[in-house]
Amino acid sequence: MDYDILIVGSGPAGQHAAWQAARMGKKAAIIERKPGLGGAGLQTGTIPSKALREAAYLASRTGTHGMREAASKARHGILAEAVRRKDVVISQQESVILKRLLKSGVALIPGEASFVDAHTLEVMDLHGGSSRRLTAQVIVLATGSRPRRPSDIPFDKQTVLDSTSILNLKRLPKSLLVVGGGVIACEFVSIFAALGVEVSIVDSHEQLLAYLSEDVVGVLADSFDNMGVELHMKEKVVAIRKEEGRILTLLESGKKLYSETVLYALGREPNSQNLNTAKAGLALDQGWIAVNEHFQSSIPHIYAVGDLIGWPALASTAMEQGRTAVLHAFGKKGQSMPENLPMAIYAIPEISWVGKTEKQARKENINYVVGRGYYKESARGQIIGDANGLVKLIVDSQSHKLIGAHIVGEHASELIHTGQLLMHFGGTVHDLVANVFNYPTLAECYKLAALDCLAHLHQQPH
Ligand SMILES: Cc1cc2nc3c(=O)[nH]c(=O)nc-3n(C[C@H](O)[C@H](O)[C@H](O)COP(=O)(O)OP(=O)(O)OC[C@H]3O[C@@H](n4cnc5c(N)ncnc54)[C@H](O)[C@@H]3O)c2cc1C
Ligand SMILES: NC(=O)c1ccc[n+]([C@@H]2O[C@H](COP(=O)([O-])OP(=O)(O)OC[C@H]3O[C@@H](n4cnc5c(N)ncnc54)[C@H](O)[C@@H]3O)[C@@H](O)[C@H]2O)c1
Repeated sequence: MDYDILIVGSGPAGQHAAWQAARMGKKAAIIERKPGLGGAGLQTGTIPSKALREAAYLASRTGTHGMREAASKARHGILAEAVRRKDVVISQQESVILKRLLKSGVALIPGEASFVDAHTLEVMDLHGGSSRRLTAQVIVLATGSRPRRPSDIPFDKQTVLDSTSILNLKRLPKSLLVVGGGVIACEFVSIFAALGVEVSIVDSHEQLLAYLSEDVVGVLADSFDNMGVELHMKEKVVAIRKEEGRILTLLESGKKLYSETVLYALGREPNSQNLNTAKAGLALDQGWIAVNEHFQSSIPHIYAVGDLIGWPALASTAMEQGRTAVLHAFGKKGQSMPENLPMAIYAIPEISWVGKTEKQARKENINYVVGRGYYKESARGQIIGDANGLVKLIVDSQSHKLIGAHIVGEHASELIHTGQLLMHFGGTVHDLVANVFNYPTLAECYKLAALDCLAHLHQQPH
């Protein structure tokens, strides 16, 4: 065999699989078809969108009405600066990843991989046209996903956009209509509304981010309202057409919406079409690869990780899946993914959560109480001027253990890890009350929420 392990794809899943294999002393290589390393995680998804969000957020904090009142020249300048900063972050992060992989001894092989048989990959050089065959004891598929682009939507990278092409806009449009009320939609609505673009959303659900609770999403909806975002809820898009320099979005209800640009953000599709999985005896499930809890496919030495296996389809979980798969492949059998995965939506404001929602707790017949700690009650919340932030805890009434934490407000994505670790170690609401938090901090809201939980627990019949 040429390698102990061949990994297809250099996104977060592939990188962390390769790094783990190298740390175990294995001869490892990553095959990547794109010129840049890092996949959607670094090049077209997570990092560029977060870098743009940061720039837009900072810009929106200047003046009472943020960027909406700024002259259009200033706003275009801010987009140019935001895009420049995003590109700098990508190249810096790419060099960190490259150094880490090369220092660990991971080989980087350019080209597109496809199966010849269950242990052999053909690697096609997409520029030169030449190819070579490589064999390995273990193969990890980490080829990720791409935006879902139905054929009847006239995508053109300039006016009808997906989450990749919107990152490369050269000038700010006057208006943007976002189709979808999911994560990508809420993040880009935040970015463009903060930059002063007239933004509207169409979503088929009654509420944005329909799986989250109303009180948490309500804070986001208020922020969107303040930024002038127009919501078209419980509406379905039936057609998108280009019409004389503008885009017409036609809704099932008969409404016609016109905008300069449209972002279509209705989910993603797996990158499996060129892998030739049938040659390895591997069946696809609508393009996705089914795996067991160790990330093994139906062929035991072929693993699949990251977006290619579907939910939760996050860079954060992809990294750990890559690591866990490699540990299993080389004999460390006790590894599994943690039960409670933190989630974060980098909207303005951020939303982050871990564990159960109230809806899930009710479905599982768990008796629970809810406690809330508001940012405005903490000195730090006042100092940073976030009056709407909220830490919401869900606590099991019998065991007093934390079963869910939901945060909306500044730094929610960082703050959530306190709740996550408490849940991991089976901690109770009393652990939060009995601990000292730095002062002034937003983390104190955990203690405020925990005290609120205690008050509700005391009110419950024994
Ligand atoms: C706009 C946006 C924002 C996001 N924000 C976040 C966030 O804030 N936090 C978060 O955790 N997640 C976020 N995500 C999700 C995250 O980007 C993905 O979950 C993550 O990148 C998946 O990692 P992966 O390694 O599975 O695949 P990818 O990152 O997609 O990488 C796959 C790689 O495989 C390569 N490849 C594919 N086929 C082949 C082949 N046959 N041969 C060789 N190479 C191949 C591709 O070129 C690509 O480089 C976001 C996604 C998007 C689109
Ligand atoms: N902060 C983050 O972690 C982050 C940010 C952006 C993207 N992502 C990842 O990217 C993925 C894709 O994001 P997204 O916003 O496109 O997906 P999403 O699943 O969050 O939202 C998509 C929305 O479109 C609807 N939808 C999906 N497929 C549809 C279809 N065929 N027809 C009609 N409606 C449909 C869904 O009901 C949902 O409301 C996410 O699942 C997530 O894993 C993560």
